[in-house]
Amino acid sequence: MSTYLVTDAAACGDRGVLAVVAAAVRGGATAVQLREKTASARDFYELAVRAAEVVDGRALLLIDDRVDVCLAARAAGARIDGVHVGQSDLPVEQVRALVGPDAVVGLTANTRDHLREIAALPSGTVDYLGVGVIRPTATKPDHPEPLGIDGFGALARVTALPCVAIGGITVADTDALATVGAAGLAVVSAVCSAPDPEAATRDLVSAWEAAR
Ligand SMILES: Cc1ncc(COP(=O)(O)OP(=O)(O)O)c(N)n1
Ligand SMILES: Cc1nc(C(=O)O)sc1CCOP(=O)(O)O
Ligand SMILES: [Mg+2]
Repeated sequence: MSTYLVTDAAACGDRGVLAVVAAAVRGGATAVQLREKTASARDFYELAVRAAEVVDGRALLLIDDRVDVCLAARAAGARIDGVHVGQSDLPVEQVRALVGPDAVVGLTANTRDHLREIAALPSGTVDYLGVGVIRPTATKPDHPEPLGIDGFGALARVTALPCVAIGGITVADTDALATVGAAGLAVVSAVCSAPDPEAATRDLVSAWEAAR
């Protein structure tokens, strides 16, 4: 989870999502989440199958929101490691029941109430939390109130689950987020909008390794 790419087709531009995923994995990304908010089920499924070929087990490969896409791609033999869901997506206990005990399940949490609810779930329901936004970001126009680095740290301290920071993060945030307990950094623009996504990922990986 330490260097976690979340894709955005618009930010990837003409290069396409798969080229950016390939570059990020070459650069050392440890996790990739395919996030497609407007794709049809069929297009998302086909992207997932092709991304699994590109990633080829070198990073975790997760699907945002769409448990059906995750299950369908897995049923076709694609190596999809799991799903990331938010507070308005399917209930995470049902998600766990659908994907099975071996899949990775991530959940968004950004308030103490979320953490209280998560603490009450059966053990093994959730593998990690996505916690943000750290600062405002145009990538997610409906983002919640920014937490800042200290707000992130305050939440990360009161849960036993690994917390991945997300939202407006750049490589310059690595030290501070590692210091307050981040298990990793999730980025969209810092990699998808970079002129060289492989180099941008490598910079994040190096900064993380230096910080921890
Ligand atoms: C790693 C990570 N953290 C948080 C999110 C946000 O998920 P969600 O709240 O479901 O919002 P959308 O991404 O679906 O708009 C995430 N995708 N990944
Ligand atoms: C997909 C997503 N989820 C967020 C959350 O806080 O839950 S912020 C976000 C987008 C992050 O994009 P960027 O790295 O370009 O700021
Ligand atoms: Mg979601």
